[in-house]
Amino acid sequence: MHFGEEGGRLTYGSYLRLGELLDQQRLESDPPAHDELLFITIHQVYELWFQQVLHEMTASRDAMLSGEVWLAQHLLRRVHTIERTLTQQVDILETMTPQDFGEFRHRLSPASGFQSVQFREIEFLSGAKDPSFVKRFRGLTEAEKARLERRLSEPTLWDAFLAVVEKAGFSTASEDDLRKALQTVAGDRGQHAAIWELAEALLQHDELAASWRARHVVMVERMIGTKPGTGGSSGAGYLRSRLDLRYYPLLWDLRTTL
Ligand code: HEM
Ligand SMILES: N[C@@H](CC(=O)c1ccccc1NC=O)C(=O)O
Repeated sequence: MHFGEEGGRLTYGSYLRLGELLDQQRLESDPPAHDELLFITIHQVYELWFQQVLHEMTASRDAMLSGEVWLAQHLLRRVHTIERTLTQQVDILETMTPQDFGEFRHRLSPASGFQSVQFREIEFLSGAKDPSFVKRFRGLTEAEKARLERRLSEPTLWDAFLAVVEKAGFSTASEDDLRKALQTVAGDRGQHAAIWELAEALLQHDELAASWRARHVVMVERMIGTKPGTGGSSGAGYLRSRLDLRYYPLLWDLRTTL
């Protein structure tokens, strides 16, 4: 008997369901275009990481709502490391040339990353709730619609952060009160270390999300120039309009006064 093969017990392949997983990369191109496997693989890897990011963000939000501030920022730091990888791995896709992308791009319409439900869930849970996306989505399944509606209805990371600030004795009743609270926290990190660290972890998440958007649009310009997108947008022009999105404007404004 060899190591790890005692009959019927868990194996690496059965535990990770590799039989199913590695059979889910189905090409649209026929004859098969060499680079389409890379295109599918990177998107499926993104969606697995998006699932992980949602798992950590949801737990971080819940930790804040239950006053577990250390755990909340600990989980956000894990999100930061995943987000850095998400930006870094665009390099892998850029080993594909526009000519080779063009071998199968025409088979993709109207599919687009614009339809990434988990990407929108991350935006909503971060604090950028935008019900218009749910209406604008074509081809949403009922389950996907339910996921987005749930994210629109549940507390965001920002809502949970405000609960932490309030629990520490600050008023968050108005934007002005909140700005004052953030000034006090920033002005005395000794006294308010935990809240400062949490605010910094939220800002870092915001910055890394902005970094991904910037990396994505430059890659898009390299791949399709100014062509319109398969999702029906103007393409890079639309993506550039999303670069200014910020989840936590008050945390960015605070920098102006420090
Ligand atoms: C050849 C590579 C890629 C090209 C040319 C490309 C192009 C585009 C374009 C033109 C859009 C705007 C919507 C549309 O009209 O389609 C878009 C949106 C988007 N793409 Fe990509 N993309 C590429 C790779 C990726 C990858 C690998 C991901 C990873 C998940 C991704 C995620 C997204 C997301 C989330 C959006 C929506 C962004 C927003 O609405 O703010 N894209 N992409
Ligand atoms: N929107 C891209 C096509 C594309 O990249 C794509 C197509 C299907 C599924 C995901 C995609 N990724 C991002 O949009 C384009 O216009 O070339």
